[in-house]
Amino acid sequence: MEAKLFFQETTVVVFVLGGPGSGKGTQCPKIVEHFGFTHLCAGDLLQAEIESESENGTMIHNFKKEGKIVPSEITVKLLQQAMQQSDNKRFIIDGFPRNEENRAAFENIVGLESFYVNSKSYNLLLVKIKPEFVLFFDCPEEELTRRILNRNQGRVDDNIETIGKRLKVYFESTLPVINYYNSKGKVQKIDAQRSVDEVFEDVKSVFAKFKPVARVDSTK
Ligand SMILES: Nc1ncnc2c1ncn2[C@@H]1O[C@H](COP(=O)(O)OP(=O)(O)OP(=O)(O)O)[C@@H](O)[C@H]1O
Ligand SMILES: Nc1ccn([C@@H]2O[C@H](COP(=O)(O)O)[C@@H](O)[C@H]2O)c(=O)n1
Ligand SMILES: [Mg+2]
Repeated sequence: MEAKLFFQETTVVVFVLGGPGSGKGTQCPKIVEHFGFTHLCAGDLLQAEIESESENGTMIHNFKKEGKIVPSEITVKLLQQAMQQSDNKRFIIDGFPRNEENRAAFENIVGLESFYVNSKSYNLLLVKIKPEFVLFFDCPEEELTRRILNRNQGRVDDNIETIGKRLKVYFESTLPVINYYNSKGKVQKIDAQRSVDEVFEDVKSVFAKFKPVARVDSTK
């Protein structure tokens, strides 16, 4: 019998976690530029819902102001829509999963993947998307607070009262998720208390297995 060649397109997902102010939003655009990933920031997708005055906008705004985690069904739906609308197959998902509920909800997404048999395309394969790894920006609490108070981007949650609440949620709900992935050998921990460039040097090593995208030098 003739051997069949299977080629399955795989979706690569990397979760980017770390305390509020650890530098996720600073490093992710660099990963996009160097390694061709699409950056999906859960907090930004939720913020867009607030600004578009969608039916959940007010509720999301109140959760954000209190540093609370929005129900997973809302966040996962936004992430799923953004992934489906993208032509890319490589995603860095920033600020997600923030708690066990987020994690379980995402890991239950079943996606349709195309695959090929003898050059014919089929869209029948049901897959659950598992993160390739978790990029974890490790940074002490005092530095997180200092950075957020200096951020100056007009965020409703960048004030000393909400920062305390966000840090509590981070230690109580997000760290256990990081520990869960660590127990599975999936965490790439980066010392985030260094300069932006030094941190990115370590990030580059972690992403080394993904081919860097060709970059055009605009100065030439
Ligand atoms: N390595 C660094 N050294 C000093 N300042 C930094 C570093 N990385 C980021 N910052 C600054 O710290 C602030 C917070 O960074 P950033 O917005 O990237 O954090 P974040 O992890 O996305 O936070 P959040 O979870 O609140 O969205 C910004 O003002 C940013 O310019
Ligand atoms: N998975 C998530 C991510 C974010 N939120 C809410 O948005 C706030 C801001 O998030 P950043 O990642 O930009 O810091 C966050 O404090 C939560 O209120 C969420 O609910 N779930
Ligand atoms: Mg951010």
